[in-house]
Amino acid sequence: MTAIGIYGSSGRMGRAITEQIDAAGATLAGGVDAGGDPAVLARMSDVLVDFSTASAIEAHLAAARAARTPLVIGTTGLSQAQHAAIDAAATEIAVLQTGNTSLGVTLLAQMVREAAARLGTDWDIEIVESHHRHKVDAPSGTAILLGEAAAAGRGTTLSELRVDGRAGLTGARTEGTIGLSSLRGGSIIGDHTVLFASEGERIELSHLAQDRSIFAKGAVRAALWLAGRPAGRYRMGDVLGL
Ligand SMILES: NC(=O)C1=CN([C@@H]2O[C@H](COP(=O)(O)OP(=O)(O)OC[C@H]3O[C@@H](n4cnc5c(N)ncnc54)[C@H](OP(=O)(O)O)[C@@H]3O)[C@@H](O)[C@H]2O)C=CC1
Ligand SMILES: O=C(O)C1=N[C@H](C(=O)O)C[C@H](O)C1
Repeated sequence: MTAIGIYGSSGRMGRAITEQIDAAGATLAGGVDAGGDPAVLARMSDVLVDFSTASAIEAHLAAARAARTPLVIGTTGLSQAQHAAIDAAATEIAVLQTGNTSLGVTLLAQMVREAAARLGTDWDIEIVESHHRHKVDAPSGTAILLGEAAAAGRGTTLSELRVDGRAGLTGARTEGTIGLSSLRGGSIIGDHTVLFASEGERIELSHLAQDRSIFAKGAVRAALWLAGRPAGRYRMGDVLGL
C-alpha cells in the first residue's frame, strides 16, 4: 500500500485528506504542521502532499528532494520564486502543483481555455472568486489557474493580461485584459466564476465547491498517480487525462 505523508496535516485540508486515505486503499505515513520535521516525514513516505502555507514550500521541496519522494503541492499563494524552486526540484523528483485538485475545476479550466480561444478580445474576461473568512491569500490559486487557462486560450500568459481588483479612477477597461476579484466571508468553501462579457450578451462558467472532500479526494488520487513517476513537473490534468 502507498504510504502518504501530509504537510499541514492538522489543517482543514490535512484533516479532509486523512479521511480519504483508507477509502483510496492507501495508508497514512504521518503528518507534520508548523514546527514539525519535514525531512523525517519525507523519508517515511512513498509520496507527500502539501496543504500548508506558502512560506514552508522551500523547506518541503528540500526535504522531498533529499529523500527523493514525489510531492503534490496544493498550497496556494506561491510567489514566482517559489514556482522557480518547484521547477528546480522537478528536475530531480516528480512534483505536481495545482491550485485546485477537484475534477470539476480541472475540467472547467479546459472549458475556459476553449471559450477564450473561440471568443475574440471584444469578449472581456473577468474572474470572481469567493472563499471563507480564514483564507490568507488572494486571488485564490484556482482563480490564477483559470486566468492562466484563459490567457493560454488567447495564446499568451496571464502575467501579460492580469488586472487585480479595481478601485478609484481606473479609467475604462483595457481590451484583452483579464480581471481577478476576490470576496471573503463566512464558511464559503470556494466558488469561482469566469465571466465572458461582450456587447449585448455574456457567458458565465462557474464551479461551486460544496464540500472540502472534493479537493481531498483529488489530492489523494493525485498522490497515488504521482508515486513512482519519473522526475518532472505535472498538472492535475495529467492525472485526470484532461
Ligand atoms: N489545491 C487545492 O485544491 C486546495 C488548496 N488549498 C490550499 O491549501 C492550503 C491550506 O489550506 P487549509 O487547510 O484551509 O489551511 P489551514 O490553515 O486550515 O491549515 C494549514 C496547516 O498548515 C500547517 N502549517 C503551517 N506552517 C507549516 C509549516 N511550516 N510546515 C508544515 N505545516 C505548516 C498549519 O499548522 P499550524 O496550525 O500548526 O500553524 C495548519 O495545520 C492553503 O494554501 C489553501 O489555499 C485548500 C483547499 C484546496
Ligand atoms: O483556501 C481554500 O480553502 C482553497 N484554496 C484553493 C485556492 O486558493 O484556489 C482551492 C479552493 O478554492 C479552496
